Amino acid sequence: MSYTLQDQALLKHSSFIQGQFSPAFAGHFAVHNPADGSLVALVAQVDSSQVQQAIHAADQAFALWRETPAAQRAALLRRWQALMLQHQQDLAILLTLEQGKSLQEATAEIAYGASYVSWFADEALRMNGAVLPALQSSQQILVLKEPVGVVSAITPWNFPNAMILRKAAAALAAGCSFIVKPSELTPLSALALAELAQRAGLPSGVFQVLVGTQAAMIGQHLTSDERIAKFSFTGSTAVGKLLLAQCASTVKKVSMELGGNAPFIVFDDADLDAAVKGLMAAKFRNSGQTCVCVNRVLVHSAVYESFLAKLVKATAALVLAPGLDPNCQLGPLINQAAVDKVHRLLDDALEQGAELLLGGTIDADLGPLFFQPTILADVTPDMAVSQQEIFGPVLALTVFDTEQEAIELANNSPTGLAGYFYSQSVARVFRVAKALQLGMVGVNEGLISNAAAPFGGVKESGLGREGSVYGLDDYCELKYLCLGGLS
Ligand SMILES: NC(=O)c1ccc[n+]([C@@H]2O[C@H](COP(=O)([O-])OP(=O)(O)OC[C@H]3O[C@@H](n4cnc5c(N)ncnc54)[C@H](O)[C@@H]3O)[C@@H](O)[C@H]2O)c1
Ligand SMILES: O=C[C@H](O)CS(=O)(=O)O
Repeated sequence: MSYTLQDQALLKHSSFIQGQFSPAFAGHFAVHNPADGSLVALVAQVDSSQVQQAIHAADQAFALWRETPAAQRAALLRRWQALMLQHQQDLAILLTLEQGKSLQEATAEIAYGASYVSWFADEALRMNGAVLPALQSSQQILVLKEPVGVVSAITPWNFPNAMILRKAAAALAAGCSFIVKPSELTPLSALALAELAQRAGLPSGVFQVLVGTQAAMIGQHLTSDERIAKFSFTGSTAVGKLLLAQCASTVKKVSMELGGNAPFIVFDDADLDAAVKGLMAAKFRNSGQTCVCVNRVLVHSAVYESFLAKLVKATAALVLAPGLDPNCQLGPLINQAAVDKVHRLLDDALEQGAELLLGGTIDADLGPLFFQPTILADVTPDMAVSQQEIFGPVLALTVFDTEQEAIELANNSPTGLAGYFYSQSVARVFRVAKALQLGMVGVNEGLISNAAAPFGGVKESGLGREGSVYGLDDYCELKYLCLGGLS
């Protein structure tokens, strides 16, 4: 499938530093299309001196950006958002080319990312402090809400637009300057956002993008430089723990959006058609490569056979195709390592007694990264497929008999990001929702991510929340003023 960008200037090939796209002399790295392995772009590697230049520029920019009136910050954010929607098709094509998801999902991601910019443009106008009653008549308490400072961020490949904007929008709205290192697998979406930021008139140094394969080198700067006040990470729990430790030396404020292991519980009083519809959405979005994708499907024994029949029929109907194919519902996985991981998890489960009901390997006619939609039955909690994030189009089914058993199975994970359950009993809805150790719970709903909701997890799924009325606070500090001598 071919493509043509309407605005070729959105395809950038080097880091965006201090208002300029700056190729260093540190070589290049390749961006490949997961659908066919073809070369999409060669991108200049950022070097250490450029990272330092970006941090200096962000530090300088913060001093001015923090004093920019909130209404002006909001207006610039809205101009940026408008350009994203004006160029939505080109941004979606670039995203599909480097990440592989269907053009329909990529187009939706552009709108999703832009919705955070719109949301936080509004929140900028409500960055309110407080006047509080003092305990002494001679005093008055004032609380100022101030931007935390220079923010650095590192983001993943699975949502190369929205995971950046979910952070940058809040940071810029609060008056912070922002430096991001996107995944080396998907730099083009971030660089296109930088181009549009420049066109929107965001001042030099307020939004910067560092691209390169030397993630550890870049990350060391972004987690340990004392000019950076806050570090915000989205990615795997393993890398998150490493970077969290690196932030300790300068006691940075941190946000961590990490891995998940989402349970999906079908109770005996569930609407089975709704449950199948919700599971298809919560499992197969981005070919299963989202942090909130269902990892463990727990089905009550009384409804298992009828639910399974509906689920097999719906799963078998999914169209596996390259992302630019208009019929695509499932695209390729990001790379061979992702395919190998899914194979390892399947092999382990089958060796331990699981039953393969559908799929189970790649569609060689399409290419080595096209993993078939797969259903495993008779999965147990001690199989690796129950314990690790699958990050692929595999449904792992386990049967349960009681509500308490379902809750214990669902909570049997060191992570706690998202989970889902279907029941038509109000009493059960509140019992189970309160018992689940998760940051986000879909109740009779499979699609729960939006800018109005506080996105984040508990346990080893992270720290802090992104989006919603709570999201700005992660980029602010409270300053307490005590006014004395007033009596
Ligand atoms: N909770 C959320 O909101 C959320 C959202 C999307 C993805 N994720 C998680 O992200 C993971 C998939 O994304 P991924 O494969 O890109 O994750 P990853 O942790 O491998 O990489 C994430 C980012 O960290 C960088 N990185 C890796 N090692 C580093 C190091 N030593 N120093 C500095 N940076 C380093 C990578 O270059 C990339 O930019 C999954 O676990 C998924 O659950 C979570
Ligand atoms: O991969 C995790 C992202 O947060 C996906 S989404 O926010 O649910 O779209």
